[in-house]
Amino acid sequence: MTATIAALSSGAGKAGVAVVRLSGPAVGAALRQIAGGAPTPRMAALRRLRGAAGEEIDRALVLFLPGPASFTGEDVAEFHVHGGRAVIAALIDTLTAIPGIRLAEPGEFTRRAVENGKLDLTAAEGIADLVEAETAGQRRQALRQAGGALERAASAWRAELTRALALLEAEIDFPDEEDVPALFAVATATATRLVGEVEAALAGAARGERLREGARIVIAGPPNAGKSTLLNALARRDVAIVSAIPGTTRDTIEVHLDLDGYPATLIDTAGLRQTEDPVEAIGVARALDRAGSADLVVWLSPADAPADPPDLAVPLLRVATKRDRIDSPPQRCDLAISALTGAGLETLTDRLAQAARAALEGGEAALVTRARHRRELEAMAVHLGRVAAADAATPVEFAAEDLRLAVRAIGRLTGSVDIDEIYDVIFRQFCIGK
Ligand SMILES: Nc1nc2c(ncn2[C@@H]2O[C@H](COP(=O)(O)OP(=O)(O)OP(=O)(O)O)[C@@H](O)[C@H]2O)c(=O)[nH]1
Ligand SMILES: [K+]
Ligand SMILES: [Mg+2]
Repeated sequence: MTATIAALSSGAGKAGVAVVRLSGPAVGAALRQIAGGAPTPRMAALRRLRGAAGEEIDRALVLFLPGPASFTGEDVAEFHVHGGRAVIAALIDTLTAIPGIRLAEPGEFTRRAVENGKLDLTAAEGIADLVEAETAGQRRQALRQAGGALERAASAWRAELTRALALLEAEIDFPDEEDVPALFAVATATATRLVGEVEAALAGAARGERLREGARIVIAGPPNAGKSTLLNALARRDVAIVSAIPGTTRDTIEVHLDLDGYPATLIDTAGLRQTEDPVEAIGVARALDRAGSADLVVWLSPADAPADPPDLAVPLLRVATKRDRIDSPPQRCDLAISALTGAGLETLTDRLAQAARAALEGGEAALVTRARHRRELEAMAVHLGRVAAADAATPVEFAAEDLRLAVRAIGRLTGSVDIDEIYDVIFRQFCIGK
């Protein structure tokens, strides 16, 4: 029999209210044992919860959501208890002592929802992203995904491909030489159109994936330029060590920023110079590596000792810092700041927000938000491309096989091809209680 699973679904730690969720066939029995019976479905009821020895655990709001009209598709109960550690521990211990009830694994509630057809895999990923979302843009993107944006596109593609495939299979089973060209024309026309749609979805993939992860902005420059001082000023806390000794920073140091609703990772790096110190040399190599894959490099050099950046194939903003040290206007820069006095920092923040927007705009509307989606759609495009290019010399069986493989790629995307490995990889990234 399916196990009934229990977990704390709200955040860990003390809170006013904590929500413990229970899903599976033993929900009714559990409600009888600890809450004096199941409340009216979908109505909140105030109940005394009792432990195994009959002692009171807490007074709680209890919800009974009978399947299949529940999040998981199974019978579900929710206990809204006072959010103290001892209350939560007592309730979870009592629940898991009931036969057939165990602790949920990470992501197991959502996994059951997918397995019971309540959500497809891409919508489940949207829910995970919604929990992780740190900025308004990420929240909107996750909500679209959780609402089934990619799921709807995928199921429309699947329906069309299945129709084209059925025509070709009829031709294989009941060959009639005269029909072949007409059926082939339908299949190639469908494939051609869908390749276009899939490629349009893939075109937005970079932005979609980037919005989930945030724009990468790297601060680079000569040693002692004031890079770490700037990172601390923008982060508004002491993240990196600052000192008058050149070569202070070795490892890259990252902070997350919300730039006008666009998420960004700001990365401080080791000062660029030739060095005999092997550890510092590793830091310099890392700095160049990060700078090379950034959405924007802030090239920082002191106003009183301007330095030129190395050749980089990424957008660059030249910033002169330590503006407080010179009287004349700084040379060879796009803007000047002083991390010490705060002068120019607002303008710099605006420029960073512009860069993040340029890198991420459109990511909200992107259908593809993960490398996993991109891989499956790329596979689909390859197979459809072959069908689109088929001609009279192409055996019908070959075209049919490519259509079948394209449908399979959609199945892996949406989770309708039941592949445990895929499920394991995806749901392990969820938190417990989700
Ligand atoms: N006058 C002035 N001094 C600054 C300013 N920004 C940083 N400094 C000083 O410059 C020195 C070096 O600052 P850091 O932030 O450690 O420089 P860095 O570029 O991170 O140095 P490395 O990590 O060693 O490459 C420190 O003594 C800072 O106090 C500024 O805007 N004005
Ligand atoms: K330094
Ligand atoms: Mg530093």
